[in-house]
Amino acid sequence: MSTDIVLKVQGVSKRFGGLQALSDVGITIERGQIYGLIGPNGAGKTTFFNVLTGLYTPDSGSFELAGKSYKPSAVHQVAKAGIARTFQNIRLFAEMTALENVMVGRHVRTRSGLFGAIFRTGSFKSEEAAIEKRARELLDYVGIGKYADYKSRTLSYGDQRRLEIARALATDPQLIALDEPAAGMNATEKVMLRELIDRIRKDNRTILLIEHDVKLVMGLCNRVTVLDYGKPIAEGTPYDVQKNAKVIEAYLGTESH
Ligand SMILES: Nc1ncnc2c1ncn2[C@@H]1O[C@H](COP(=O)(O)OP(=O)(O)OP(=O)(O)O)[C@@H](O)[C@H]1O
Repeated sequence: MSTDIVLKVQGVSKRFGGLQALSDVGITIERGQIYGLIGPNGAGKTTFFNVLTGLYTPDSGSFELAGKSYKPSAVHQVAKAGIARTFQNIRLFAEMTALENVMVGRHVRTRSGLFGAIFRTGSFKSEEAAIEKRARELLDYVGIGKYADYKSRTLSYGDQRRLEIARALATDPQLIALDEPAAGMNATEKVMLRELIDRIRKDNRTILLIEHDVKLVMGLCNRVTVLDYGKPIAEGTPYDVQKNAKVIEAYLGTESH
C-alpha cells in the first residue's frame, strides 16, 4: 500500500537581496499528520509558509499537493488547489461578523464565486443558505458559535485565532497551514487550542504548524523539520529532533530562546 502524501515540497530556495532566506528546503507530509516547522527567530519559517501559499515567488522548488503538482504563484490559486492558512498577525475582516468572515472563506469552493456574491445571482442565493449553515457549523466546531453575529474585531484574541481557523476550514482544504496559532495566548487559551488542533487532526485533516511554543509542538506533532538560517538541520519525530545536537546548538545559540 502506498502512503497517502498530501504535500511534497522539494528544493525550495528563496533569496532576498544578499540574504539567502531558504536553501534547498523540502518537506513531505502524510495525510492525517500534524507536521511542525520550527527553528529560531529568522530561521525562514514564515518565508517558507509565504512561498508555499503563493505570497512569495520562490527562486526554485517543486510543489505537489495530493499528487498533483501546483505552482504557488498566486494566493487564490493556492487556496483553490487546497491549502488554507492562518497568519501570525491575525488577518480578519474586522468590521464583518464572525459568520461573514467564515462565509468569505467558503466562497473559494462555490460555483458562483465572487462574481455571484457581488451581483447576487440566483444560483448565488441558493448557495448562500447552504454556505451560512456550514459556516455556523464551523463556528460551533471551533467553539465560538455564540459569537457568530459579533463583529470580528470585538472577539478576544484567542477567539479571533479560532475564527481564523474556522475560516481556513471553510475552504475544505487538503492542508491547513497554521502560522504561530498560539502566539499571544494565555495558558488556558493554549490548552483549548491544543484540543482544537488535535480534534481537527482526528477528523482526518492534515496540518502544517509553525509554532514557537516548543511544548505545544512536541505534544502535537507527528513529525518536525527544524530550520536554521534557512537550511533544514533536522527532520524526524519530536522526540528524536529534540535530542539532536545541531538543534540544541541552534536554539542555545540565539538569545530569544
Ligand atoms: N520580504 C522580505 N524582504 C527581505 N527580507 C526578508 C523578507 N521576509 C523575511 N526576510 C528575512 O528572511 C529571514 C527569514 O525570516 P522569516 O520571517 O521567514 O523567519 P521566521 O523563522 O519566520 O522567524 P520568526 O520566528 O521571527 O517569525 C530573516 O532574516 C528576515 O529578515
